Amino acid sequence: MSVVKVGLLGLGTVGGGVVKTIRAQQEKLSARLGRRIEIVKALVRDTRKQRAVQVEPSLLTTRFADVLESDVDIVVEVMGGVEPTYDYVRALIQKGCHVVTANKELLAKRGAELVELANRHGVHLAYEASVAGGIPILGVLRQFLRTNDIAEVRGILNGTTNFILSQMEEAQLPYADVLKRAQELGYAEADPRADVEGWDALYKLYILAQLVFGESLPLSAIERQGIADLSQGHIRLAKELGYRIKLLAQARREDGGLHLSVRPTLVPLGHPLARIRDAYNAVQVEGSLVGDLLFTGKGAGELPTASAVVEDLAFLLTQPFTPHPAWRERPTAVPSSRLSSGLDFCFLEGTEARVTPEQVLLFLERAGVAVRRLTVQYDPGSVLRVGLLAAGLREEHAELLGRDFGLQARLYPVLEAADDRGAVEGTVGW
Ligand SMILES: NC(=O)C1=CN([C@@H]2O[C@H](COP(=O)(O)OP(=O)(O)OC[C@H]3O[C@@H](n4cnc5c(N)ncnc54)[C@H](OP(=O)(O)O)[C@@H]3O)[C@@H](O)[C@H]2O)C=CC1
Ligand SMILES: N[C@@H](CC=O)C(=O)O
Repeated sequence: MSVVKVGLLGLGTVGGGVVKTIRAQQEKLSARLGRRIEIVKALVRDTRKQRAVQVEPSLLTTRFADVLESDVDIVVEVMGGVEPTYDYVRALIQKGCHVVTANKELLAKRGAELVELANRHGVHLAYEASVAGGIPILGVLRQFLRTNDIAEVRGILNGTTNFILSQMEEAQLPYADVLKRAQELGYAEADPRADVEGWDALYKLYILAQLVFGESLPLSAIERQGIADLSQGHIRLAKELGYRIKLLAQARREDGGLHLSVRPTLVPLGHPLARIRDAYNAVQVEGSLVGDLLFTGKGAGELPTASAVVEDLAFLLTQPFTPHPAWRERPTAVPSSRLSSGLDFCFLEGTEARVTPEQVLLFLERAGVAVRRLTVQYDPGSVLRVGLLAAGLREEHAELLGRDFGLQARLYPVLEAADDRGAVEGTVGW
């Protein structure tokens, strides 16, 4: 049986998973491809490092030239980052090598050039693992939703932050402890700020927009807010009002323009996205013909991600090359009123608050803000926390509330109104 020579750039969490998967599924893969997959080189930073997967020491190298010169048919790029990765991938494509990558940052920052280069050299550039880990969403969008018009795609695209938010709520664990656990489990990026500050979800949303709309916004035009400021207080108060906070990525085509955002968003407890727990991801698409679709599965971790990488690898070995549609960018966003319910959640917190609920309500009423619901947590002598849902809230209101009443204020969008009783309630104990 002939052999497909595969090179790896990176042998960390995902690279290790790819090696394990190819070994475990070799028979099945060979039967499907009529060829054996053989890993011939793996680029790493440190060849002496203890690894989760054992490989022949002679396979490991710290020199990219060893991979380039080893006559590989396909390279799996799972080292991450943009530099020097972009230069390596470029050189491989120019040599006629197919590339499978899980690197969303690379794609979001240099994808347009790589797609164009791969087209020019007639090689596959496959990246199923770059969005939503093990969920085969890109293949579905590319192959099975081409006739539908899609105006909006939204989802939970980062496993680390979803794991953090779930564990903070369910196990009442502090943010820092859960983040550490996400790193131990291999969910987090090498620099976890990419996860918690919303960058990782933003890169994935950019890629999704390219597939769904045939264009995206420049990264700098995508609204982004991370989860690092969220506390158990936020989570508890949102829940009392009937919501769960999720880091939600949303892309909408509206009036010929695009709007993309990644923000912690209040999702009604009964909404399917509110039920996506731990490192699971979800992508929701509304097709003009098929209606509402929800895809869910593990969005991070060794084997779910390796599954997407190896499926890509096997797929491209059985498919003739077809050019990839060019990636385009539209320079500016159109403001969208339809991405949220028009309600916002305002979270107020302070140790020395100089205010009563009536004063807050009066202030907001005078400012033309319609408060729909309000909840308060206050043990005398400790921190005062207020959560309110209102229509017409703006950042400036939050700032004034903070300044005038000694409360720190933050605003978050609300996806849809939850079982809203329209009443101001829960002012007990203040
Ligand atoms: N972890 C996950 O759940 C998912 C990750 N991804 C993406 O997959 C990619 C890999 O992630 P992951 O496996 O978690 O990352 P790891 O940090 O676990 O692994 C990175 C690997 O790349 C090697 N490497 C990094 N930089 C260099 C360099 N400059 N030269 C040579 N080797 C280098 C490292 O070598 P050494 O081992 O010697 O340090 C390591 O083996 C990233 O793009 C990530 O965003 C995508 C989906 C899910
Ligand atoms: N750090 C990422 C890994 C997968 O893309 C995440 O947590 O989702």
